[in-house]
Amino acid sequence: MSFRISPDLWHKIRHFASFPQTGVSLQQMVLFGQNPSQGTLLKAGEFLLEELPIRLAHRVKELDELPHNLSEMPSINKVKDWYAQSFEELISFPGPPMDSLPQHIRDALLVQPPKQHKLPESTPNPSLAFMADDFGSMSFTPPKQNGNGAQKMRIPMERRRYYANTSGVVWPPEVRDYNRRFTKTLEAIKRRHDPTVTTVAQGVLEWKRKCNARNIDLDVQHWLDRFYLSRIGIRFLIGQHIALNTLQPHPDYVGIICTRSSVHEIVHEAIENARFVCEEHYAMFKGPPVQLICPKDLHFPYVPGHLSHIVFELLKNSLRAVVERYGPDRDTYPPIKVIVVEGKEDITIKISDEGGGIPRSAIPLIWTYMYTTMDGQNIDQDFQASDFKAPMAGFGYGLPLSRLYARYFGGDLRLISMDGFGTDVYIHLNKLSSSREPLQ
Ligand SMILES: Nc1ncnc2c1ncn2[C@@H]1O[C@H](COP(=O)(O)OP(=O)(O)OP(=O)(O)O)[C@@H](O)[C@H]1O
Repeated sequence: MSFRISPDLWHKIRHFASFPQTGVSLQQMVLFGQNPSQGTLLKAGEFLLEELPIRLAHRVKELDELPHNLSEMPSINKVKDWYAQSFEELISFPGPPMDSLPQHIRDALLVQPPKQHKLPESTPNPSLAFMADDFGSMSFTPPKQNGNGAQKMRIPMERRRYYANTSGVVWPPEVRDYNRRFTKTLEAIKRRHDPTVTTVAQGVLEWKRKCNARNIDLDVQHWLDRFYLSRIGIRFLIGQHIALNTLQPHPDYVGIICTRSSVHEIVHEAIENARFVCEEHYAMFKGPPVQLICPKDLHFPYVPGHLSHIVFELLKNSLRAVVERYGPDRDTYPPIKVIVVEGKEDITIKISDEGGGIPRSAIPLIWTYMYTTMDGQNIDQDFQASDFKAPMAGFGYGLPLSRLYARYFGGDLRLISMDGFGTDVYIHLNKLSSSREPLQ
């Protein structure tokens, strides 16, 4: 049965959407999730129970207020209902069973954190500067204000008290049980939202067909950027909590964050995967070669899944450009070069191909969703894949989504093309990991 947003639920959604979201940094998440106990997991859950409904409420409201009648598209409505349903499940999830816990457990949960356990301050995400420029012209999202016209204040992450005294505390089964139930709820929510990217893309296609539009307007483009960026953040928080609760401890991992992500390993694997997809797609025996120049001992804290997603998408683009320029029947191709360098602030990955580049007139389009030069762009009406399977190309989402992943933790993605020769793409990853999510 499909979910309906009742007037009462709308009222709650508007209330939660009037609060600003609280951005976290990678560094804070590492410290927050280190050596978890059932007590600290419970406190981490408390943060999510407060933060996630606010983030979801912002999105429901925005999906409802989209310009150009986009919010009337069936697929957009479907996504809005998913967000509202998850919002409702979270706000009706009961708080921890404090009354039934023994006094010493309540004390351990309510204790103030000692100085050394304070979270370090996060810094503004450098991407916000670009995005503020981009979003400056948007008119359909009113600033979040309360009745007096002032933005409601929330406590920044570093001043929150999500801490539990774990030394010598034996956590009772009620706490473990509570954590387990909350994790299950989060798993169900995460699964519900798996097809969001494709369903929103479907909604935009429905709208393009209805209006006979060739390209999407700038305001829709900016909304998609914000929406997908917010999705990355929500899934990061949920994925992190599930991992902390369900995975065996590993010395290099805090949840889904690898504190010693090996750039060489991640990029090498992405190269193998992209070449495999390319060879399958073009039915080739051997795809273009990819040279990797990267120090083997380069490690930094990151979410490996994010980095492999970015590199894989960019390599697919380069491989496709090279194969299409020279044809799939060649014995040799000019190699694609991947060079990784560590600087003071950034780790930069440059991917250079000789695939002929991109005409300058097309450069502004490549960052727009749904721009692709692949034929047969179509998302099936009944598309039910859990997320993007790995096609060679075709949705026009590779570049804009990869840039969002890079920006999420304070990095960036740039592309420079030499029309007639090839393309260089630079992935900048922020090594300092103190910048907070660029939430809008
Ligand atoms: N390295 C490159 N060389 C030449 N053209 C490129 C390169 N990278 C991207 N492009 C062009 O930009 C377009 C958009 O790329 P993008 O990665 O966003 O989408 P896509 O590859 O078409 O589809 P998908 O969503 O499956 O990634 C491509 O269709 C291609 O025309």
